Amino acid sequence: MTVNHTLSRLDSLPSPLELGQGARIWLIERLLGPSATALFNTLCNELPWEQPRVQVFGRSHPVPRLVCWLGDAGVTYRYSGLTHRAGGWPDPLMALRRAVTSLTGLTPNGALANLYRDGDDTMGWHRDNEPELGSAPWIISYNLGATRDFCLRRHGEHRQSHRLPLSHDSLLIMSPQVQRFYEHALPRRRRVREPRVNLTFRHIVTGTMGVPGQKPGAFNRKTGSSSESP
Ligand SMILES: O=C(O)CCC(=O)C(=O)O
Ligand SMILES: [Fe+2]
Repeated sequence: MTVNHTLSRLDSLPSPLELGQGARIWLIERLLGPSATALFNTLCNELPWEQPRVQVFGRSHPVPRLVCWLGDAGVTYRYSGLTHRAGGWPDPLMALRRAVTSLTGLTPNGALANLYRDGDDTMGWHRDNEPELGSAPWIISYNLGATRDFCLRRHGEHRQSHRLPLSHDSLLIMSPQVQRFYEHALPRRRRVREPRVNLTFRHIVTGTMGVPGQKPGAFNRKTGSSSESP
């Protein structure tokens, strides 16, 4: 995936949400059409989902969602103290990956899949800005299943600034400046009873990355903050 600050193909998309200082978010709805439902069922049922455990203040907790690392064969990703190696893109994801590339001009080499079993599953405030993602990481996030609120706040502030309900078959594209100036989270929504799958397409520059939002050896908000009780 190219890590330029501008991407020529994005010019043909509807206008982005302008967050300032080059931070832009594009939201595209109904990306795949009817085939999205079959993809959702396949991913829920067939991906090798795991629930890693993380250490929070010396105690081990399961992360509040299921996860799976996917990507080009050999691209590795580090979470829960273990290195996970992608074994190649599963066939059911090929059409989606092609759609991402033709829409954006980016060719991701990895994707983190998250399965939120219901509204109790969450992801805490974090930025996807690991060194392994390069200096200007584009993050492309695809959503299936239940609609969930994707929340943003300025880095360093507590107050939420934006709430984007992400519906089934929607694609969210974040410019690199979003990771620089904003944090994002997927908060608990107790009324949501249905599952949701999210795939964040990424480009791993060095071949290995840590848990997004986690500096090596540091407390990880994404998997263990108080905003995300395990
Ligand atoms: O589930 C979502 O919409 C967000 C996922 C996310 O932020 C991540 O995987 O880094
Ligand atoms: Fe993220």
